[in-house]
Amino acid sequence: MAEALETVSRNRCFGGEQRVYRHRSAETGTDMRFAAFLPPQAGEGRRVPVVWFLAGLTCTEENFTVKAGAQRVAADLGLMLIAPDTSPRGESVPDDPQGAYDFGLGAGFYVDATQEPWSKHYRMESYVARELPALVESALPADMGRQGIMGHSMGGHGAITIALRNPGRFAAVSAFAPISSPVNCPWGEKALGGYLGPDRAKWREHDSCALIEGGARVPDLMVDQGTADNFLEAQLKPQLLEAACARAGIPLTLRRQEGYDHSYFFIASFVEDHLRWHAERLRRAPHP
Ligand SMILES: N[C@@H](CCC(=O)N[C@@H](CSC=O)C(=O)NCC(=O)O)C(=O)O
Repeated sequence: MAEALETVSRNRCFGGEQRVYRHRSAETGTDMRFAAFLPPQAGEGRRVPVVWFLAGLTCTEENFTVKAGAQRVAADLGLMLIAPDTSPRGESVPDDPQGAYDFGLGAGFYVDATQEPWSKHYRMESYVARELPALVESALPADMGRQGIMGHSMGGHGAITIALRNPGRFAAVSAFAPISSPVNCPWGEKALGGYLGPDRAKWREHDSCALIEGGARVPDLMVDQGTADNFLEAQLKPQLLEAACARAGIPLTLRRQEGYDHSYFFIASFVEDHLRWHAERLRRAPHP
């Protein structure tokens, strides 16, 4: 499968390498790009733990890679970082009819669409949770027995729901300002309604709080949320996740960070804490 990957760029970085790859995706039916940071510990027969970063609305594989400043700590901790794109792209891929930023291109919401015209290409759950991991495992020195997942905003929703929907796969899960309950906010209602149709029961299969209420579990969870985030009250609602975790007995470390907004300056400020949280749990995870 490695030959399916085309290298877009390779840059030496903190003793490791920041790479960007392009490949043909069977799930989305498009070319997809993803970023991979390989720490210096990787290679020559040595596989390293992997941390996935799922980005938010309007992002590509580039935002986290160039703005979060995660590579220095990942190199220190020996973590591979994989950052996928947030939607299929290309001339054949439909977009929001009004060109809005919260649906369509850059807004795949990490679900497999069931509704026309989205269902042909918008298959981001299968892409991120199945196709891309298989490709990463075959082409890169990744230890798939030790995986963590984190994300921001729409990508925080993606990270938590994909972990909840794949029990046992991720030893560590964390998020920056996640959309805690898409069935209870305008971004989520628009996206899940568009991609999955009007049956709200289908939306709940991709809602962190509803999944937890239904019995899905992660070992524990870390969330950072800025108090000056302009999306906090209308879209993110961390209190819903807090209540769901409390009811389910899931240990949640929710840190309300005074004065921080929704930007990558916020992510860059706390990404080291998240990577250390992941590294500690991945160290304890069983080797394959
Ligand atoms: N452009 C929009 C706001 C879009 C935005 O803030 N996107 C965030 C993620 S929001 C939730 O998923 C983001 O990460 N943007 C990219 C970046 O590099 O900051 C608007 O105009 O309001």
